[in-house]
Amino acid sequence: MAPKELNFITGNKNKLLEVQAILAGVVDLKSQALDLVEIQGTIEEVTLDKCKRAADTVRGPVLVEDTCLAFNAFNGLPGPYIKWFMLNLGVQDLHKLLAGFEDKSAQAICTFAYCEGPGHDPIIFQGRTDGKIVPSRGPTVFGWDSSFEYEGQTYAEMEKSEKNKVSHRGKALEKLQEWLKEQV
Ligand SMILES: O=c1nc[nH]c2c1ncn2[C@H]1C[C@H](O)[C@@H](COP(=O)(O)OP(=O)(O)OP(=O)(O)O)O1
Ligand SMILES: [Mg+2]
Repeated sequence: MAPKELNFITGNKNKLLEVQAILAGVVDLKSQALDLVEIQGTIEEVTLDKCKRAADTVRGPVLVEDTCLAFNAFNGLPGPYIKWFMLNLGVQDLHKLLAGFEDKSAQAICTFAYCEGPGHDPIIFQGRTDGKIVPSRGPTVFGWDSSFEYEGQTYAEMEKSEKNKVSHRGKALEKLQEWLKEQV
């Protein structure tokens, strides 16, 4: 059975705005702001654990998402730890991490997990977008948007709707929507 509504658990306003825009008219979206503990591990381990914690906390069905920024020169790091780099380094200096490397390529990775409630196994929907890390260009409203260039434009320089069409989050939510259609 397709869930009638999704309860997206996130502490990040900007994520919520994008998810609301992408899923508008597709499914009813509720949201609760919780700052969940995030473990160390692979992208999937971090997201599955986050989903289980969220389901235990709200005692019901939940959707969560974890976003990674993976530098190819770093074999995928910072990956799920990008949040801590953003908090302590900031977007203006992010590109300097790659100063000693020719390869500036990176992947933005968005991993959603949906779980029916405590004790249920979460399902994962992942989207990836290839880009490159550049000195910040455009509004610095959302995380590392101004430092991630996709086909000549940083995410921050794009219209919101344009970003959502090509973004890691947009692609992951396409998979979620396909799954919802199959759950009749
Ligand atoms: O599309 C994006 N464009 C630019 N920056 C982004 C994007 N999506 C997440 N971000 C930032 C937020 C945080 O610094 C890190 C991910 O960490 P992440 O744990 O997934 O997010 P969070 O803790 O802010 O919210 P949540 O409560 O859903 O875990 O990358
Ligand atoms: Mg987080």
